[in-house]
Amino acid sequence: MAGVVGRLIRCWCRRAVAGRSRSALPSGHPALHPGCCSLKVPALQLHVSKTAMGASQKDFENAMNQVKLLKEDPGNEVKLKLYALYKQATEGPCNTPKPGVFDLINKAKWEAWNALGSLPKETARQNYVDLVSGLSSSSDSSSQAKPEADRKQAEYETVVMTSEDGITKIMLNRPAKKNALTEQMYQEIMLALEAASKDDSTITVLTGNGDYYSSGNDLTNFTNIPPEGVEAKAKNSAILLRNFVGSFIDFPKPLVAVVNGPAVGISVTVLGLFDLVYATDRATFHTPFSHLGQTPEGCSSYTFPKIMGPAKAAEMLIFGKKLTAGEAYAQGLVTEVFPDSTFQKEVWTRLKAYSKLPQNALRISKQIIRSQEKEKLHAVNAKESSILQERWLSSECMNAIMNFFSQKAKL
Ligand SMILES: CCCCCCCCCCC/C=C/C(=O)SCCNC(=O)CCNC(=O)[C@H](O)C(C)(C)COP(=O)(O)OP(=O)(O)OC[C@H]1O[C@@H](n2cnc3c(N)ncnc32)[C@H](O)[C@@H]1OP(=O)(O)O
Repeated sequence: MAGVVGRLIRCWCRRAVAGRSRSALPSGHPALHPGCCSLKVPALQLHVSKTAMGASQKDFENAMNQVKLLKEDPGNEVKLKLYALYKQATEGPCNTPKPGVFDLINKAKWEAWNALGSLPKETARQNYVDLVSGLSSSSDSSSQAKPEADRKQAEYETVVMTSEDGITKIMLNRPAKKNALTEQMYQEIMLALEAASKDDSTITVLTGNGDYYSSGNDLTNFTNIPPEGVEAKAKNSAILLRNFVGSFIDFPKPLVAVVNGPAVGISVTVLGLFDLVYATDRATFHTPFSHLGQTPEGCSSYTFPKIMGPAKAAEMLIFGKKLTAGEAYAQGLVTEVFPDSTFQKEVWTRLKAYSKLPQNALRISKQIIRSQEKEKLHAVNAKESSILQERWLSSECMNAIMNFFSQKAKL
């Protein structure tokens, strides 16, 4: 732990240090989906179709609709190819600047498209149509093979994603570290949310493994400073934060937090973007931003005053008051509190009943409620992220982080 403190001191006192940059994600990172990524972008070897004159626009549009009807997840590489071919067919060769190193999702999208080089639009269109027709025929033949309950979800390293009974569950899976959120975990939660938004489940649940829901941002995130220096780190982290919170703002299905224990920081603030928050009576809700030299995020600077009134919001977000589950319920942040002994049983019985409700009615009802403020929420998210980008460079923030690790070092 002392090494961490040393690294922090070196990094933040000199403000630009060639730190040991941890590869953000291991190679072979799982779970691609139309918009997402792995660090290893597969070589997109495409044949030039026999009828290189290209499919008609009608065929192309039909193929696009066909993709939405696929019963089987075609797998990561195929979805990335579909994304790249679609862009090439509609916009031609890649014409946008390469995203930053931490913006993994947009970087993989960019690389897949860029890999197509100057492939003509007509050829890209034909390849898209060919690819989809191949998928459709194989999907029809194999989809009966897997009953829904057995369908495995994508493999992640820091979260466990399962789907059955109409519910997709995303479980934070770093119990030894109180489910503290590493940069990889932020990315994997975004990937999982994207996959959940497109699967055939009705409801999506976020919960924690172990005795904590989540202890918020993993403070070691402050230690792996890339060669580009601390300002670049803060800039990329602000992008990561904005994308992460944006995934919750835009999530289209009913989103439920099953708060299985204490929750800290960002795991508390994004609760204002959930549709239901069920908590065990063991849970606590703590947002120690000022103690950490930081400021509110997760749109809480807007949602919390709306939910609980400005005074109670200030007590939490400015002064860091930790709430019990009962207090969080009384202040409107939590929908219902359950005795810990019956929490899981009661909550899952309830959610299974909800998941039998008409899927589209649930989704459209959520949309009506949330769409009225979506633009405002994205603006708040952008503001909070840019303010935090500055705060992370402040001595107040660095001293607070060093104190955390120094205390650990003493143990
Ligand atoms: C340049 C910036 C980079 C940021 C990149 C991401 C961008 C998004 C940022 C979003 C902004 C979010 C802000 C927040 O979430 S602020 C809140 C941050 N969280 C905390 O401050 C909590 C810190 N942890 C604690 O106070 C205690 O651990 C806790 C009260 C949670 C539990 O205490 P307890 O004594 O019960 O257990 P331990 O402390 O022994 O914990 C067990 C081990 O887990 C490690 N741990 C726990 N929480 C964290 C954490 N948040 N970060 C890192 N490590 C954590 C703890 O150190 C123990 O590890 P060891 O067993 O190895 O000692």
